[in-house]
Amino acid sequence: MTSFVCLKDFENKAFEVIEKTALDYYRSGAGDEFTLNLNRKAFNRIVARIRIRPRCLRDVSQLDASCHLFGKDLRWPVGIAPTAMQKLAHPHGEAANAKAAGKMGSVFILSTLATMSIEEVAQAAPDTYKWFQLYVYKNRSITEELVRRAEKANYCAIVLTIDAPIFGQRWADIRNNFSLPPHLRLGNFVTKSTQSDGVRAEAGISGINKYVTSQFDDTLTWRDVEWLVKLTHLPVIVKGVLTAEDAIMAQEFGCAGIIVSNHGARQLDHVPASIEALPEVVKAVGDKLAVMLDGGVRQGSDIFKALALGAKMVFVGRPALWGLACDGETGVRRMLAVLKKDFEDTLALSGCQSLKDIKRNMIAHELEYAKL
Ligand SMILES: Cc1cc2nc3c(=O)[nH]c(=O)nc-3n(C[C@H](O)[C@H](O)[C@H](O)COP(=O)(O)O)c2cc1C
Ligand SMILES: CCCCCCC(=O)C(=O)O
Repeated sequence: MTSFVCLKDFENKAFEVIEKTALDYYRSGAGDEFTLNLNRKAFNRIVARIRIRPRCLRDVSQLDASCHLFGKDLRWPVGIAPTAMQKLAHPHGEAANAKAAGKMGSVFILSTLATMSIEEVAQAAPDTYKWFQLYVYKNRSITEELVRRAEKANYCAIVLTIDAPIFGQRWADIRNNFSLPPHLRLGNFVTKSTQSDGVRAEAGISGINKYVTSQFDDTLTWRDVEWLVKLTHLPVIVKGVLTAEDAIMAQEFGCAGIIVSNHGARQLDHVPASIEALPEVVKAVGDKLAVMLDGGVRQGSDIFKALALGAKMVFVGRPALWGLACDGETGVRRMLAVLKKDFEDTLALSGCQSLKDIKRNMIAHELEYAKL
């Protein structure tokens, strides 16, 4: 792993070591995976059409990649997105991922559907800056209890996922009859009626789809966001916004932040790549609340371009699973270190000493060069 130089190296190794059904669950997107491909291509085909305009002779000997968000200083603007069931990648699961994030100065977002509990992860990684991702259960007392447990265990924000009223059609999971293996449990519910036994497959419906359909509340509206904002003293961040209209709703209903995301292309296929949707969201609310992004971020120039387009921070989902599969906590740490070095090199070589130097005029569309 010490020879790995880019995130693709971690992905390639992970593809060799993760068992097929779990790999398909992690890897796949919804439908014919149009948006899954677009998430990456958008950085290469669309955003890569945006060139970085480097500045020279700007003394980059003392680089500072730190950022300030929700009252907290972070070493760099990259966090780990919530992904369910991390013990499928490595027996140390979410604890290893959270510890690695802490050591690399990244935020760690714990999924409601983790294979370890809110408290276990907090105990394993007490010094990591942690947020909790929330799915809303039909049974609101379960939802409220999750929020209270996250508050009590020192998670610093609630990330409400709003792009998942129902489960996206992931063909690979249906074909594989994807289920949580019997030795694993949904960590937050081991003693509750919401037993992880619900994550067992039936013919034609993956186990997780069956679980979600029976437990998650598909009646959610912005009124429920209002309910959550009132329920908790923590900042509420909505994850899954792809339009200016929803960004404005998030601001009006009291959210502290937005993650522009298409859920790693796992929900509605044929939506835009998150990087394509970012400019309209920033234009609508970028001066009023923290706009962040996930989806397809794989290298330093991706982070740089997202920040130049107005994101305050970005998150990686699958790369952390690949790092975890390669070598647990060490693998995730190494993956983050490779990404951080790549981002710092991008800063230095573009003449930026700190994030405040990444202004909109540091990028230009290729057409501007074509005019010359
Ligand atoms: C295997 C897997 C599980 C996920 N589980 C969750 C989840 O539990 N909650 C959630 O809000 N998003 C979940 N996501 C979406 C991620 O938080 C994130 O939006 C996405 O992975 C970012 O794209 P990337 O994987 O290209 O970095 C999941 C994504 C993957 C790949
Ligand atoms: C309604 C969607 C729930 C999906 C649960 C886990 C997840 O977010 C993912 O697999 O993606």
